[in-house]
Amino acid sequence: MEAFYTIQGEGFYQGHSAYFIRLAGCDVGCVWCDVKESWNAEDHPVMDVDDIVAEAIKFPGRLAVVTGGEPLIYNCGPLTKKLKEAGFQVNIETSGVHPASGEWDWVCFSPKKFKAPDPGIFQLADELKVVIYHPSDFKWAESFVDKLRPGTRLYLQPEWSNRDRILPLLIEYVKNNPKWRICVQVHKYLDIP
Ligand SMILES: C[S@@+](CC[C@H](N)C(=O)[O-])C[C@H]1O[C@@H](n2cnc3c(N)ncnc32)[C@H](O)[C@@H]1O
Ligand SMILES: Nc1nc2[nH]cc(C(=O)O)c2c(=O)[nH]1
Ligand code: SF4
Ligand SMILES: [Mg+2]
Repeated sequence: MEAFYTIQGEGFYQGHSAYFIRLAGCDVGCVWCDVKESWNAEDHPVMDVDDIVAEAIKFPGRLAVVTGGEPLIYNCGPLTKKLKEAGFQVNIETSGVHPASGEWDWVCFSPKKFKAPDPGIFQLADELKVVIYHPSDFKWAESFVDKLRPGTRLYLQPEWSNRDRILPLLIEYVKNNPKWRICVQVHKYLDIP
């Protein structure tokens, strides 16, 4: 759908320069999704992996973040292979609803109430990032923790359009449950892509 060089605004690599590759198409349908224009793959051109990598290497950073849409609707093997050959660390943002493909250096797993994850993602995730939209989402977030590998980073992210309502709850929750960290989408505060 698009690719752009920016600052990773979320999760463990927040603040790090990164080349984002956004693959179009998603079958999860989150009501609060901030990139709904990505959902229909047919709205966007098919692109060649070599051309994507050729664009990426024009920028000085060597961290690539593959996102979407839901990137794992595709076989990501060829894309991750070429990115790694070009010297990139390759991270993914995924809902985990489809079995994983590709070779990833860092997996951000962001589960969704709208569609259950494929259990294979639990052993691949390096970070769990749960979007908090409703107070009941805290309990739902906790339900994933024991399924993950020890040491998986745990983030709670306020749903952006409700951040004024959610943030006070989130701050209290993390003060009382210190294994979690707050993650705000810093790129939106910075007004960058
Ligand atoms: C747009 S999604 C694309 C990748 C993948 N489909 C997924 O959901 O993880 C990228 C990240 O943005 C988060 N996100 C999407 N809409 C959001 C919103 N309105 N507020 C906060 N986070 C949001 C998702 O949970 C995910 O962690
Ligand atoms: N700057 C920036 N950081 C991000 N981290 C995850 C994003 C995504 O949409 O997957 C994203 C995004 O869209 N922009
Ligand atoms: S899974 Fe990701 S891209 Fe798909 S609707 Fe949900 S937030 Fe949007
Ligand atoms: Mg985004």
